[in-house]
Formats: sequence, C-alpha cells, structure tokens
Amino acid sequence: MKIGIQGIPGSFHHQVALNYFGHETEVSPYRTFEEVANALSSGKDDFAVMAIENSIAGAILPNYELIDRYGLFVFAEYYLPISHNLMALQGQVIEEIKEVRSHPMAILQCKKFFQQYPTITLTDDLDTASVAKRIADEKITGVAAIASTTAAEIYKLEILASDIQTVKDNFTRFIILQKDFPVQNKASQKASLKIIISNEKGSLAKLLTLLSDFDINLTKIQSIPVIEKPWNYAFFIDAEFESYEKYKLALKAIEEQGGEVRIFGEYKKGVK
Ligand SMILES: O=C(O)C(=O)C[C@]1(C(=O)O)C=C[C@@H](O)C=C1
Repeated sequence: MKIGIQGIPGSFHHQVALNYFGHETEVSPYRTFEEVANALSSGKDDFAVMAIENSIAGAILPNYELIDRYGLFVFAEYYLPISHNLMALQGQVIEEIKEVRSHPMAILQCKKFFQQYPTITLTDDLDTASVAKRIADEKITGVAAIASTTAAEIYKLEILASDIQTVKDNFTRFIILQKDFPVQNKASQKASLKIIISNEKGSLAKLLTLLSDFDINLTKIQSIPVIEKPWNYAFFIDAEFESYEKYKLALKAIEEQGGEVRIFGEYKKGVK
C-alpha cells in the first residue's frame, strides 16, 4: 500500500502517514500538494494524507480546491498535536540567525515568537523537514528551520528554541484521501460536503436553518469561488450528526430546494 504525502521523513505529514497506516507503510514523498493529488487521482498511490486546517493558522484553502478539482474523496480525519522548534547547525546561536525558512503554515503558527527577533526574515519554503535536511546537507549557516524534534534528530540539527508555536495546544487536522468513493458506512458521524446554492437573498440563511432543523452541527463552513461563474460561491462544509438517516434526509431536502450537493466523504470523527 502506498501513501502519498507532501514532504519527507521528519515532516508532520510523514508522521501522520506512519501513525495512521503503521510504521511499515510505504510513503511516497512529493514537493507540493498538487503533486500529491495528481498521483492519487492517477492511481500511483492508494491513499494520500493532506493537512486541511490548523487550530492557530486556520484553513489551507487551496487544498479544498484540489480535492474538488481532482475528484478525490475523504476516507477519514486525523488530528495531530503540533510542536514547532527552531533548529540550525550544531553550535549556531539564535543571534547568528538571519533567516528562518519553513512551510508557510508552520511560519504562520509561530509568528508571535519572531516578534522579538525583528531582524530575522521569515521565508516560505517546502515542508518543514526538507528545510532541516537542506541546512544539514549543505551546511548552511545563518539560516534556521522550524520543524519537529523528529526532524532535528534525523538531520542532526541543534534545537535553539522549543515549542515556539503561538499557543502550546496546537493541532492540525489532516484528512486521508482516496480516489474512489468509500463504501457507505452508516456508522459515520461526520461528512465533508460541497454545497452550491443560488446567489440570492436569504439562500445561505435558509441552508443553515435547514441543517439545524435536521440536527446537523456544522464544524466548518468555507466559501470558495465557483470559477466558471464569477462571483458565485460554493460552500465547503464539515458537518457532524448523530443520526445518519436524518443527515441523508437533510441532503435530500437541500436538493429539493434547488441546492447542488457533492459528498466528499462520510467518516468517523477523529480523536481530538
Ligand atoms: O511541513 C510539514 O512538515 C507538513 O507536514 C505541512 C504542515 C501543513 O501543511 O500544515 C503540517 C502540519 C503543520 O501544520 C505545519 C505544516
């Protein structure tokens, strides 16, 4: 079984792939989320792991669009606690660091820490671990990475500051993706949906009321432009429910009112 991820060993995606599928799993590393989606949809991998939102930095909007465009499905969700550490070559001290490079989501999660170091430039890069590896391989001085303690161990970098994310309790929600629609499971307690409603007064209010009337709890709602129709929006929704039957009735009612529904996946709630 092959699992596609963005990143290399020591990245948070790598950790989730091993935690979820077991330590013997074969992981296919890619540089970008687009490459991950492409490899899954062309059948090169069996599953993919994709970060979708973080408790400090918010949603990774482009990933919703990728799932939609490549026609992928959500098989499960997984929450990983994230601790970020500043690391550089052995012997470097923080005063020597001029630039910090990392994944843009990791940088966003640590913005507050760097307010005390206004001379340090923060630069978006590939995944957290790739930067750590590059610093080690090319013996780059004056540059530090933000990454996990596992990355520091693998690439033998020194940790200059630990737990530098803005709040200690920091979680990223990952989704496990597959190419085909998973077998319907009535034990599902959560669904990821795309709903398109007409662009007229009150239509979103009506949709939200309908969901509430069917006892559906929204954990996320995100509007995404419908690119073929400028200024029209689709809503990406994560919804939790206790009754699968009632949830199905809600979807039917939305369609009866003229809404378009695409189910990205129905799955069990991940452990937070
Ligand atoms: O760069 C990594 O190590 C990743 O796995 C990416 C990623 C992300 O996409 O959000 C994963 C978890 C953290 O939120 C920071 C970065």
